Amino acid sequence: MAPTLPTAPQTFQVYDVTLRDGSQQEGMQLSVNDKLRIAAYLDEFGVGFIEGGWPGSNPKDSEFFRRATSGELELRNAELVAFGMTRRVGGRAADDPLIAALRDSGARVATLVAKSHVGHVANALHTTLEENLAMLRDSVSHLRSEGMRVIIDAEHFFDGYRLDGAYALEVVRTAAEAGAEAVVLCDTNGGMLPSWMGEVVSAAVELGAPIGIHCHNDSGCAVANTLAAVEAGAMHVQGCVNGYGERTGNADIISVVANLELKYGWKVLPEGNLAEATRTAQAIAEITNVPAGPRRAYIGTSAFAHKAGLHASAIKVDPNLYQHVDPALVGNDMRMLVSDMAGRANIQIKGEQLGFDLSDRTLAAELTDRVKEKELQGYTFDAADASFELLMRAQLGQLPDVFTIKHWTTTSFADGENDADIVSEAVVKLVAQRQVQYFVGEGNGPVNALDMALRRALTPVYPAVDGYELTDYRVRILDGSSGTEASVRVLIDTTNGERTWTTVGVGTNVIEASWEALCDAYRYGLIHLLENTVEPVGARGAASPVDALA
Ligand SMILES: CC(=O)SCCNC(=O)CCNC(=O)[C@H](O)C(C)(C)COP(=O)(O)OP(=O)(O)OC[C@H]1O[C@@H](n2cnc3c(N)ncnc32)[C@H](O)[C@@H]1OP(=O)(O)O
Ligand SMILES: CC(=O)C(=O)O
Repeated sequence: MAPTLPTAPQTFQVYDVTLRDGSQQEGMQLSVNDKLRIAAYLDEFGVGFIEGGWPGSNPKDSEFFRRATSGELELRNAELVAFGMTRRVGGRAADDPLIAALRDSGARVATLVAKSHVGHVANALHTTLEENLAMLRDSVSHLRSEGMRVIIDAEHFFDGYRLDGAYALEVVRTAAEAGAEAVVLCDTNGGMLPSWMGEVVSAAVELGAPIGIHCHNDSGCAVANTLAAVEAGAMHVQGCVNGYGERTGNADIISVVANLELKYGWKVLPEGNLAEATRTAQAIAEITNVPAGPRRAYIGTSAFAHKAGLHASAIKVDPNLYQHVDPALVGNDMRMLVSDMAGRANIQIKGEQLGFDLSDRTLAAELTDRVKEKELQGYTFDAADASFELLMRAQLGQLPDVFTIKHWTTTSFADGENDADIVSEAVVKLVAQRQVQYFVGEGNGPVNALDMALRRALTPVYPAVDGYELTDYRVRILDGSSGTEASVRVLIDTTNGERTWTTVGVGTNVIEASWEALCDAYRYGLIHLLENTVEPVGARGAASPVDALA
């Protein structure tokens, strides 16, 4: 039975708080340039409001508003919002320096955080309930009289409602009467549950005020709570890209809008923009330097990745059997993972994605068995696509002989008089394009020395190798209980500037495992270089320049 879907209100506001609450996240440090770039992405994505920060609270945020409103940020979809708080206890909004900073920020919209919890009024503001209402009324009226649109964030609204519901609602009424265009109920401590939202939000909606929602994720329910509030009548949603924010974060604004558009069937972004969700989230993660996380709903790299054999066999018939929406709707892709949980279908789909014909069931079954054997030894192919491709090519008899290692060795020794200066040397002998290459490399460790020697040996034959860069190197001990006898897995990320690939090696020591992953990294890069492809292609049996070398 299809669920009953809520009807969209006449006006609906999508309000992003990445630049303010998002930057309250531990470890998040944004420069003014970062903030300007993020704002441009948010605007392009199509949110209605971008809360830029708190002018007057620190020089960076003041500078952001100065630059954003003097031509450096051209917004096509969004309104820039300046965040602040109601005037200080006992003062006048007209004389309050932080209110003045909002007024002078150049933004046309101000959002003020106001207390709505009697305990916070008494213990954080140290004032009376009446004075808190007066602060709210005075601040909203003043900014309205200065021509600004005003939104109120009612801090700790849900906890406050539980303690003294009448007062919390009085805050909503006062804000709306003073001219706030939305009163946003904040689950500041993030402890609400979806089933608790409806009654509280409905009570505020019944006052006739336009109600918004701002949820933190401390109970793991921020997106669900946001949707529950929308179902109870909220017409304004707040959240951060990638769920950034104070402590465990805010509602993920992209999950919220994707749910509104794809599950409720509402239009809350400009037409077609939802398909930019993945690109937007990833671009912003690059700027913040705080990764989006592969398992983020809708936009994560794992959001539509399939590992289990049973899933893959059904997906071969119809991808929708194992996905809740078409990944293309949010600009994401379906990915097929190869591991010891794979069945023939995973391998066949993955092979097809890489441009190989694995329709032969026996061949696919043999390759599946080979993958499982290797995974038992410690290899992990879902994290190392490039090594999987090499394994598949070998199984298909399509692994070009770009180079053959004849001999390798590495030693480390103390250099000079200072025993602390340990230097590593490596020797690599290989045959590439029928030429014997014998080179020595030196490095700050044995793996680095091996990389140098291998690179030197390959460069005369394949000069492009010089442009390869190892960007990440991860070591994992596979059987910790065996101490130094344990086997080791190494994953290496390599880039040629255009694309990055990952290879894996396993051995009883880290040098052996690294060497295998290194050789795979160069081999994979060279095969694709010689095939002259950016994405892997080369159907079974197809003629390619590599065939000449095989
Ligand atoms: C729930 C949220 O996340 S809201 C966003 C919170 N963000 C931030 O706090 C980041 C930016 N904040 C700051 O840079 C500083 O806290 C400032 C500039 C705003 C204020 O700094 P200070 O003047 O040094 O005060 P401090 O931060 O110690 O204390 C806050 C003061 O504001 C008062 N206050 C708190 N909320 C409000 C409010 N809604 N309205 C009016 N006053 C308030 C407090 O009672 C306290 O008053 P006091 O100075 O008389 O003790
Ligand atoms: C205003 C805000 O960020 C909060 O109450 O969580």
